[in-house]
Amino acid sequence: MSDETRPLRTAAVIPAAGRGVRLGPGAPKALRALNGTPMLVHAVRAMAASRAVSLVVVVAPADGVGEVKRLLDEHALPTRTDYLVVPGGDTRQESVRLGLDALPEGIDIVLVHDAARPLVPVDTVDTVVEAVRDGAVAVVPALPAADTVKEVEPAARPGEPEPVVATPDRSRLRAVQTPQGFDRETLVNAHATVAFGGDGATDDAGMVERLGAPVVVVPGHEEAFKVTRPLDLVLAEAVLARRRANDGF
Ligand SMILES: Nc1ccn([C@@H]2O[C@H](COP(=O)(O)OP(=O)(O)OP(=O)(O)O)[C@@H](O)[C@H]2O)c(=O)n1
Ligand SMILES: C[C@](O)(CO)[C@H](O)COP(=O)(O)O
Repeated sequence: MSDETRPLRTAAVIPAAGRGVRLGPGAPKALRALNGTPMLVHAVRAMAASRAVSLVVVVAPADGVGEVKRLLDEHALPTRTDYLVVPGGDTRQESVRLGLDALPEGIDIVLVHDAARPLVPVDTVDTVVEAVRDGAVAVVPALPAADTVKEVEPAARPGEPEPVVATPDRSRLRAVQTPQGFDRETLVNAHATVAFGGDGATDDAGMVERLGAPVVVVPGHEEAFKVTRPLDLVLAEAVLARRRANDGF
């Protein structure tokens, strides 16, 4: 098959090497259980649930590669998907780059998905993939901002009142989720040239924006929230309980 007629192949990179400091003491966040199953396994299943995804690259804590491989072997995962586990770095950016380095030839579209967003529905994953297949080079799922957002002058010392600088027009704000989807070459180029965090990019799409490439937003989903603080674990367990009830278990 010539390169022009070959169907586009999609891989998902799952950065899962964070410690989960904001969640409090315990195992690395991705390995903590939700309804008895590690958060990472939920996230891997969420990516592999999409028929478009043929490879999942898990970026594990550097000292936890063996444990993550064992977890993936122990849990039932779709067999049409291949899995790779690679060690992560000290920052999310470094972990994503290490995941990108592990991608084989022949992958055209890359999803980057936080292990910390274990419950994203497959329809959201497919919407992102479709938008990239339709020609967008960078796609982010997002929701309208639920709260009014203030820009402040950060306090010099913790606890001090912070002067408000501006109130952005909420109707133009979106709260960004993952999986974010990319043309592979564009994302690899962004990771090779843009400093994450240093100039304000806190997500992969932000790095692509700094290249000057267009980024588009598609509808996200409220169940794609990030497990960051202890209350998020309560919400995640509640979502899973609702799914079990709806599935008749
Ligand atoms: N060095 C790092 C840091 C983060 N991540 C991953 O990036 C995702 C989003 O990060 P976040 O939710 O902030 O996770 P943590 O960095 O673990 O959280 P915290 O800041 O509370 O420690 C998570 O899946 C996390 O595992 C990673 O792969 N490598
Ligand atoms: C990538 C992300 O999930 C998009 O909302 C977010 O930027 C990750 O931020 P964190 O501070 O590393 O949790």
